[in-house]
Amino acid sequence: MMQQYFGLKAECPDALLFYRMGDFYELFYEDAQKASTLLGITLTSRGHSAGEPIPMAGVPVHSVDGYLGKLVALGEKIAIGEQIGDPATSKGPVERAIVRVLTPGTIVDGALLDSHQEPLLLAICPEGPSCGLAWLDAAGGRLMLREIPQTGLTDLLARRPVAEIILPEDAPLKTSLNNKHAQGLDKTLFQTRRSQAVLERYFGERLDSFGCNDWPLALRAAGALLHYAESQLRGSLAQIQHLEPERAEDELYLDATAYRALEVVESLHEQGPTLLSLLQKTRTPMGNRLLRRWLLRPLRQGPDLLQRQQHVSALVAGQGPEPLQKALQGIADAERILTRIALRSANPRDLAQLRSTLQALPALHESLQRFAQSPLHDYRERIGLFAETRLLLENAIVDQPPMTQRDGGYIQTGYDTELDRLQALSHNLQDVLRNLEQEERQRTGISQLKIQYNRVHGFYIEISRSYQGPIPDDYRRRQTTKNAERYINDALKLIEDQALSAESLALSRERLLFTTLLDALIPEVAALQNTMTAVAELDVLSTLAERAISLNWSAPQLVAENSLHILDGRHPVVEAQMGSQFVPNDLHFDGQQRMHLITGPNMGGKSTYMRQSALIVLLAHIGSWVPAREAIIGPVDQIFTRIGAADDLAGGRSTFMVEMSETARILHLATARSLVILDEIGRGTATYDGLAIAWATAEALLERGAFTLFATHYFELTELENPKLSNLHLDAFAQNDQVIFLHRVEEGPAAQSYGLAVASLAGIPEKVVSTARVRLQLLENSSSARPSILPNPAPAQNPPAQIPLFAATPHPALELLEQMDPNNISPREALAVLYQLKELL
Ligand SMILES: Nc1ncnc2c1ncn2[C@@H]1O[C@H](COP(=O)(O)OP(=O)(O)OP(=O)(O)O)[C@@H](O)[C@H]1O
Repeated sequence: MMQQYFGLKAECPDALLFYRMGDFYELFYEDAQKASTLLGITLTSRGHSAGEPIPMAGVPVHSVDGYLGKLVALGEKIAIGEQIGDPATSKGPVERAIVRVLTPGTIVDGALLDSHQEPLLLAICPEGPSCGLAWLDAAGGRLMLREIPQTGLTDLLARRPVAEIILPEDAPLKTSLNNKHAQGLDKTLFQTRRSQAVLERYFGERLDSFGCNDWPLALRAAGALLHYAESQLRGSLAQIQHLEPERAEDELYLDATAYRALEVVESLHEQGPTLLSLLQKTRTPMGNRLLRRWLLRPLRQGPDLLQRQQHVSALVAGQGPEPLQKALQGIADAERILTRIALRSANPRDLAQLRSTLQALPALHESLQRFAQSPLHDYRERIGLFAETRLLLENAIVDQPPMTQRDGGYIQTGYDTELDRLQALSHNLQDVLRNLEQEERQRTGISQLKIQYNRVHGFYIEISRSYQGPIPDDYRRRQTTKNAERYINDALKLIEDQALSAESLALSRERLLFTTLLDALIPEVAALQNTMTAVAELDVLSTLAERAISLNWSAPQLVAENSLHILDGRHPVVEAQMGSQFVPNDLHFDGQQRMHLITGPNMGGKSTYMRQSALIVLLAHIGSWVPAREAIIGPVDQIFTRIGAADDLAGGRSTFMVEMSETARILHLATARSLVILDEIGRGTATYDGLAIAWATAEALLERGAFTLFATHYFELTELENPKLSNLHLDAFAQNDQVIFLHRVEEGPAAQSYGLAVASLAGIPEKVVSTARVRLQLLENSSSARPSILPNPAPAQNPPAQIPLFAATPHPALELLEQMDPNNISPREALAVLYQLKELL
C-alpha cells in the first residue's frame, strides 16, 4: 500500500495527498504533520517503515469538504487519491488514482466556494517591458485577457487579487513579484506553438473572433493557463466558451489606492459600509458577483455604457423594477452549476437547482413583455426558455434530492422502468421481512423475536435477553448486544443477498441514469451560459434601478465636452447613514475651471465633498444613476485619489513616503480628462517642505489640466493665482465656544481654521488647548518673519495663515490685566497680580 502511496505522491509532490482508505482520507508523513497543524486534527501513526512509525492523520469522507475548504482558503494544493479499482476483484491494495487536484485558483465545487467569492487563477507571460495576462474564473466559466507594461502589474494585482499565479519558471519577474501564490512552470508551456495548440483545441476558428490577435503575449498566457487548469481539474474546461479581452481604453481607470480610499468594495474600517454594500440588493448570486465586477471595472463613455444607462432608465420608469426583481427570485447560482455540469462534477442537488432556475425563466420572460418599446426587450431574445431541458429535469430528478449520489434516491419514480423494478424489489423488502418475522415467531414460538436490518451488520433475527428458552438449531449467532442476541439463518441470508444485490443494482442504475442526464445537458451548456449572463445583467440593472428610486438618485447626462457639473451632489454612503441631515453641494468644472482649492475647518466636510464627487463619477460609469439633483459628465479616463495617511509599515514605507509615491503616480499618469482628488498633501513633513510640495503639485496639475479637487490646510495656497483655479471653502461658525459645521461649499477661501476648537471638541484636555492657544498667538505674532515660498510676496491684505476661533477671546492673563486698575492698587496687591499673571501664562 505504501508503494502505491509513494507512486501517487510522486505525481504531485507539492500537494497534500488525501489517500482514500475506506470511509477516511488519510495523509502520511509531512502531509500528515502539516494537515494536523493546519486543521487541528490528531496526528497519529499507521504501521512502520524502517522501524519507525509512519505519521498519519485522517478525516472522514463524509466531512471532507469542510477540511478541504479550510486548506484551500489557506492557499494549499490538495490531491485526491480515490479508489478506482473494484475491491472484490483486486489482489493487494485496490487500485487508486489521483482523480483531481484542488488548487486555490481552480476550485469549482459548490461546497468549497462562497457564493460571493470569485477565486482567480492568473497566468503571466512576460517579455521585454510587457506582459501578457490571462485570468481564469474557473467556477464562473470566464477567461479574461490583457496586455500591460510590467510596471503596472503590482497595481493590477492590488486591484484584482488572485488566488494563484503561474508564470514561466525562468522569469525574473517571479522574484520581484514576491507573491506567495506565484509558482513557476515549465517555460515551454508559454511558448507560442504550445499555447496556440491548446487555444485551437478550445476555440478552433472562433479564436479570431474574440479580437485579441494583437495580444500575442496574452494569448500565450491563456494557452498555458488552460493547460495548467486542465491538469489540475483532470479534464477539459468545457465551461470556457470564449475569451474576454479587457481593453484599457474601454475602461475608466481607478488604481487600487483610489478603490481603497473611496471605500468602493471594502471599507477602511472593519465591517463598515461601502458603495458595494449600499448597492447590494441583487436577487441572485450571479448578479451579486457581476455588480462587484462592474464596480471594479467601470466603462468609459461609449455605446456599452450608454446602453446600460438606458436600461436602468427604462426600468425606473413605469412600474419600476419590482416585477422583474420578483421574477429573478427563484434563480439559483446556475452559472456555477453549469460549470460543474460541463466538468461532469455536478451533484443531484445542482440539477434540482438548475430545474428551479429553468422554471423561473418563463415568469422572467413575461415580466420583460412590458418593455416592448425599449432596448431592454432584447433581453427576451437573450434569455432562452429551455422547455425540453426543464421537462427532462422535472421528470428525472426527485423534488428534494440528496447532495450526493452515494445513497441513491435522486431519480424520480416513473423515469426509468428498470430502476423502478429494482427499487420495488428493495422496497417490498419490508413486507417480505414482516412475513418472515411472523412465520419465525410461529415456527419457534419465540414471541419476542424481531427481524431487523442495519447498515453495518446487515439483516438479523434479534431475540431479547428476557427470553430464556432454547434457540432454534438453524440460527447462527451474528452479534451480541447488551440486551439481545442477534442471529441469521438460511432463509434470511437468501433475502439479504437478493435485497443487497437489488439495492446495489438500483444504485448503479441511478448513477448510470445521472451520467446519461449529464450527457444530455452538456450540449446545452453554452446556450444556458449565455442565458445566465443575461439574467445576471438584468439582476444588476434592476438593482441599480431600485437603488435609483429608493435613494432618490437621478440619471447623469453623459456629454462629449470636457466638463463636470454636479448639482446638489451627495455622498451616497454617508447620506444613507445620516439621512436628510446630509447637506448637498454643487461642483463645476469646465474648459476654464480645472482646479478647486478647498479650505475649511477640520471636520468641515472637505473629504466627504471630494469623495462624493469621485463616487458620483464612478457610479455614472457603471451605468448607474447618481446621488445628485443633476449631473452632467464629460469623458473621464481616470480617477486618482490621494486621501488620508496610511502607513505601509509592512512594505517598509513611512506615511510620508506612501503619500509622496501616490502623488508621484498621479503626476505621471493624470491627463486633462482625469479627475484628481488630493486631500492635504505635504502634511506629513515639515511645514515649509510640505507647503512647497503642495504648491508645486498644484501648479503641475493645473498645467496638465486635470480636474482637480485639492483640499488643504495650507492657507498660503489660496494665494495661488491662476485663471483655471478657484477657491472654495466649507463653512462653519462659532457659537458659545462651539463650532457649528454647515457642511456647505461656498466660494472663496476659508476665513478661519477652528483647529483648536475641533481639538477641544475631540477631548484634548482644556489645559493643553489653552497652552496651544497661547503658542498660536506667539506664532501668529511672529508670522511676519516667516520665509515666503510664494513666487510673489504675499500681499499685506491677505488674512494670516491661521486665525483661530479663540483669537477673538482674549487670553485669561490679558483679561486679568484688563480688569485691574493700576491707579487703584496697593504695591502689595500689585505683587500678587504679578504672580497671578505669571501663573496664568
Ligand atoms: N455634506 C454634509 N452634510 C452633512 N454632514 C456632513 C457633510 N459632509 C461631512 N459631514 C459630516 O462631517 C464629518 C467630517 O467630514 P469630513 O471628514 O469630510 O471633514 P474634513 O473637512 O475632511 O475634515 P479633516 O480636515 O479633519 O479631514 C463626516 O464624518 C460627516 O459626518
